[in-house]
Amino acid sequence: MAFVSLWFKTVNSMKVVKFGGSSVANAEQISKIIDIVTADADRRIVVVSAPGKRHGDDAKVTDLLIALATAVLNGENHESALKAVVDRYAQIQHELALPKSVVETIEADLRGRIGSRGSNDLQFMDTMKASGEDNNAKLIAEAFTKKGHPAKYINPGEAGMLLSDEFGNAEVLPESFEKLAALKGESDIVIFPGFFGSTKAGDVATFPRGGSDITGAILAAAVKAEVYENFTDVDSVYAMDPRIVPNAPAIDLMTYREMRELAYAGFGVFHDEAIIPAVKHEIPICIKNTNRPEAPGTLIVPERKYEQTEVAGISSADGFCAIYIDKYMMNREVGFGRRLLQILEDEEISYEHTPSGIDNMSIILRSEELGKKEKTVVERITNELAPDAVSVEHGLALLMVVGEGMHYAVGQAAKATNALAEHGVNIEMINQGASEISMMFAVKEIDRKKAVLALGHAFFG
Ligand SMILES: Nc1ncnc2c1ncn2[C@@H]1O[C@H](COP(=O)(O)OP(=O)(O)O)[C@@H](O)[C@H]1O
Ligand SMILES: N[C@@H](CC(=O)OP(=O)(O)O)C(=O)O
Repeated sequence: MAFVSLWFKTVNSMKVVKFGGSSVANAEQISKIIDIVTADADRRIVVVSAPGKRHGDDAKVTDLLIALATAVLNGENHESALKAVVDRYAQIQHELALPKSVVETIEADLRGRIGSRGSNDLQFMDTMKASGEDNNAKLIAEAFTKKGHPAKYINPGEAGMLLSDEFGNAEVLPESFEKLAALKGESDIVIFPGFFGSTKAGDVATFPRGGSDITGAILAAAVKAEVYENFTDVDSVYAMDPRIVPNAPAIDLMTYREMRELAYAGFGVFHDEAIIPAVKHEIPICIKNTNRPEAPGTLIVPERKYEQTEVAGISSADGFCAIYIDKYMMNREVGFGRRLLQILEDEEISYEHTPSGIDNMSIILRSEELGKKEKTVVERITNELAPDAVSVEHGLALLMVVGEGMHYAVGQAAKATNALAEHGVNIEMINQGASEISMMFAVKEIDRKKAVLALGHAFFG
C-alpha cells in the first residue's frame, strides 16, 4: 500500500468526479451521487453524462437524441422522438420533486436547437447529442441545491473547453487546460456536463461516444486534481469483460498504458482517450461503483510493481477486417509498404496493425473504417502495387493480452496459442513485439467469446 499512497501525494486537495450514464439514469441514482459527492469535501468538480440505461434493454438518452436528430435531418415528423427525450427528464424531475419548469426549459431548449439548425448536418447532430449532458447537468445542479448543497452548472464552452471542429470525434485543444484551471476558484460544487465543448468558431462539438470520461480527465488535469474518480456501475475494472467472464478477477492496481491498451480494444468501462490528459499530469484515476462507493475500486497509476510474465487483463472486440497482400519478392521492393500505406492515407482510412512476412503484408483495420471504400482500395492496390493476390477478410475479432510483465514474454505466446488450440479456436493472425506490454490475436468473430474464456483460463486459472 505504501506504493499506492505515493501517487496520492497531494498537489491540492481537490477531486474531480465523473458519473457515467448509468449513475445518472434516474432519480434514485442521482440521489446516490449527491450523497457520494457531499460525503467528501474534496469532491468539488462533478462531471455528468446524459441519463443512461436504467435496465438492460433500456435506451440511453444520447441514442434517443440521435434518433431525434436523424428524424429532423430526414424531414420526418419528429414529435414522438422529441417526446421520448423529454419524458426521460420529466420522470427524473417528478421523482426528485423539482419544479415543472425544469422540464419546460428542457423542451424549449431542444426545440430551440432544432429551430436553429444550420447547413452543417454533422454540427447539428453534435448540438443535439450534447443537449443530453447539458440539460442533465442543469437538472442535477438544481437537485444538489434543493438538497441544501449549493451547486453551479458550468457551460463547457464558456469555461474554456475548446475542441477541434471534428464533429462527433473532436479532440481537446491545448489552450483549454489553462482556461479550465480557473474552475479551482469556484466556491460552489461545480456541475460540468461531459462529452462536449466548443470549437473556436463557437459551435458545439462532441468527443467520440463515451466521451464524458475524456471531459473528466481534462478537468482533472487542468485543476491538477489529487485524483480523478470515475464512477460507474461495477466495483472495479475486471481482468476480462464481466459480461463474458462473470467471475473474472478484479484489478486493484494497473498502469495507464495497461488501461489504455485494454480500453482501446474492448474494455468499455473507461474511454481509452481519457488516459492521455491524466498521463501528462500524472493524475491517478480511480474507477468506482456508484452503487457501492465503499468498495476500493481500481486505481490506475503511472507505474506499478509487477511479476515477470504477469498479465493484467484480456480484452476483445468485434468489427475488424484484414487486407492480405501477397507479392513474390516483396522484400526486395523498396517502398512497397510506404506506397501501400499511402493509399490508405489518400483514402483517409486509419489502420490498427500491419503484420508482415517476406512476401506478404496484411493490414488490420476496423471494418467501419474501410466501409464503402473497400472496392476503391482493392482496385488501387491491384493497379498501383501489382500484387500476386489481394483479398479482404471480414468478421474478425481482436484479442489483446496485456500486462507490464509481458516483455518477459518467452513462453507467453506459446501458452496463449496452446490454450486457443485446445479450445478449437483458429488463430487468423498474431502480432507480438510492437508493444512491450501486449500480444494481439485475430480470430473469427464467432470464436471471440470462446477465445477470451480459453485465454482467461490459461492466464488466470
Ligand atoms: N473489463 C471490464 N471491467 C469492468 N467493466 C467492464 C469491462 N469490460 C466491459 N465492461 C462494462 O463496462 C460497463 C460500464 O461502462 P459504461 O456502460 O460506459 O458505464 P457508464 O454508464 O458508467 O458510463 C460495465 O457495466 C461492464 O459491463
Ligand atoms: N452520453 C454520451 C457520453 C458518455 O460518456 O456517456 P456514458 O458515460 O454513459 O458512457 C454517450 O452515450 O456516448
